[in-house]
Amino acid sequence: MSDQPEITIRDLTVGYGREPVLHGLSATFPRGRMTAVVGPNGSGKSTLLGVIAGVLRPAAGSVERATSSSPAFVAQRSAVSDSLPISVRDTVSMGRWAHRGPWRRLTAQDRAVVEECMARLELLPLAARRLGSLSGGQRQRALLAQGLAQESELLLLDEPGAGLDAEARRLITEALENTKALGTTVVQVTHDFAEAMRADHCLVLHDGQLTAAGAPGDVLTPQVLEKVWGIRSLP
Ligand SMILES: Nc1ncnc2c1ncn2[C@@H]1O[C@H](COP(=O)(O)OP(=O)(O)OP(=O)(O)O)[C@@H](O)[C@H]1O
Repeated sequence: MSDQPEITIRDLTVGYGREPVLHGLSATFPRGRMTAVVGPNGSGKSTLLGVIAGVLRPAAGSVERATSSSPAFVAQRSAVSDSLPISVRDTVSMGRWAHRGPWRRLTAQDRAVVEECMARLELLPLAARRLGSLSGGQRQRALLAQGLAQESELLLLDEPGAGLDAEARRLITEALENTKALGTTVVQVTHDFAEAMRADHCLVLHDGQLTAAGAPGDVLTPQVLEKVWGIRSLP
């Protein structure tokens, strides 16, 4: 495991109103590795991801990054409206704006990255379809391809496999493994324990606090499962 953290969080407190959702949370995310963030509904996982992505401001504490590129953030719900007449290829191409700016023409290299990311998620047959006409799972793959196309040093994903069939989940797992192999730090929020067990590092959130952190096999112990989820063993 790389000793160097890509992200270091210190004493983070975040809330939406007066009540904090995360309370004095400190954690590190190893560089070039996959970290799974797990915890029950409402434990603060998406909030933590939003702070790392820079879309939420902490009330107190700090988030430090080792690298400077803006993170690629694949949120649970996309900001792209269904009514926009935007194709799957356009959606994935938007991932290159981080490099090119929205109004500059894509280079041949940009277009090659877009095609490659669509191919990895088996989106080429859907490339010309309107994003708004896709099924939930197809749309989720398109948004993930957009995140991959950004080629950021940090990829943040909020439940990328939620609601997807086994084949789509396999494609996503493979795509994330490939991305990690290229040196990207991947952080994914998940409710899928099998996915969490495949990660290099695991953070368990409970009621806005960090209950455990470390190798998944070391943190998803019967004691932690019982305390956090009220279950005795992994489902
Ligand atoms: N925009 C918001 N405004 C007010 N409260 C919010 C907002 N978003 C989340 N919360 C609250 O913050 C708490 C943590 O929510 P968060 O979405 O971070 O949890 P989560 O662990 O990602 O949950 P889930 O597994 O259900 O996605 C919850 O109590 C939630 O109601």
